Amino acid sequence: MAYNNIIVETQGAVGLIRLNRPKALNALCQELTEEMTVALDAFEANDDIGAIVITGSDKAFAAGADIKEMQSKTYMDVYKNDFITATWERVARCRKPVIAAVAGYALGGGCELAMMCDFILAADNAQFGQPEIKLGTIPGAGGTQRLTRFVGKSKAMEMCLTGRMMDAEEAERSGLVSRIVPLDDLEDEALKVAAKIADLSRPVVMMCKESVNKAYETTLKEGIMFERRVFHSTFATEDQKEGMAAFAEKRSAAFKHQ
Ligand SMILES: CC(C)=CC(=O)SCCNC(=O)CCNC(=O)[C@H](O)C(C)(C)COP(=O)(O)OP(=O)(O)OC[C@H]1O[C@@H](n2cnc3c(N)ncnc32)[C@H](O)[C@@H]1OP(=O)(O)O
Repeated sequence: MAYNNIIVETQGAVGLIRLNRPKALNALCQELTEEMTVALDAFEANDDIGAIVITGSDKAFAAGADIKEMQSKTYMDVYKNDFITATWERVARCRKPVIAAVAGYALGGGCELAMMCDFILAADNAQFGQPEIKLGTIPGAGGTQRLTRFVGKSKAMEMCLTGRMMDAEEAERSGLVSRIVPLDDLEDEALKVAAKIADLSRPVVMMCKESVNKAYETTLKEGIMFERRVFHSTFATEDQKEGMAAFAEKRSAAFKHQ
């Protein structure tokens, strides 16, 4: 498949999606989000891929949904086509781990896209924000919900109501990003972390991801019960036997992803 707005590569067991609309600061037009869906489908179907990295350019991860494409849409257009969530949610539905490597602007839909990933590595120049209010609208791909869960009500409310941007330091302090990396090292570091995850047992990694995500969607009691059941089910995998045998035998584990 030829892509017009993204570059898709594989590096060993890692799939890399680079948003590539530099003139529009990677604004997320319909075609780009559809291409991302195709790339994610392909990576999910590929047994050789164990983790995925989504990144942008040094200046912009993504400056949001494409305002020029969106500006003349009517209520009926957006309602009937379930505008934004229909294609975008593909990232959130991905069963394999997805890391967002964010440099520069991650605004509006760009911030929402990063938050749909499993964790965010931020370059020291990263800037996060939900500026939709300045356009006379509100976040529409999970911004009011996910940002609030990441950084708490007060900061999320301030950011959504004013459109203020948050720099990388503040984003790390508030729990939005897992770590800050120097800009020049961002992509290598994201690929290195993704490769480490891809070396681990794929089914167990997926179970772990499901279990952490459950924490967002249920009570503590039910989440702990869910975790217990999933933990028990890892004992049905060959990889749990291999992982524990390797520890006891003082050697590296050779997971078969079974
Ligand atoms: C509504 C929902 C659900 C979600 C959304 O995401 S709405 C969009 C939210 N994002 C924004 O409001 C950010 C818009 N962009 C900016 O404020 C600025 O571009 C900037 C602060 C990120 C960067 O400013 P800078 O002066 O460095 O660069 P510009 O000259 O403004 O931009 C370069 C080039 O990119 C085009 N651009 C930027 N963002 C978008 C966008 N979200 N949609 C479409 N196009 C965008 C910008 O128009 C310019 O292109 P032209 O020179 O051809 O006009």
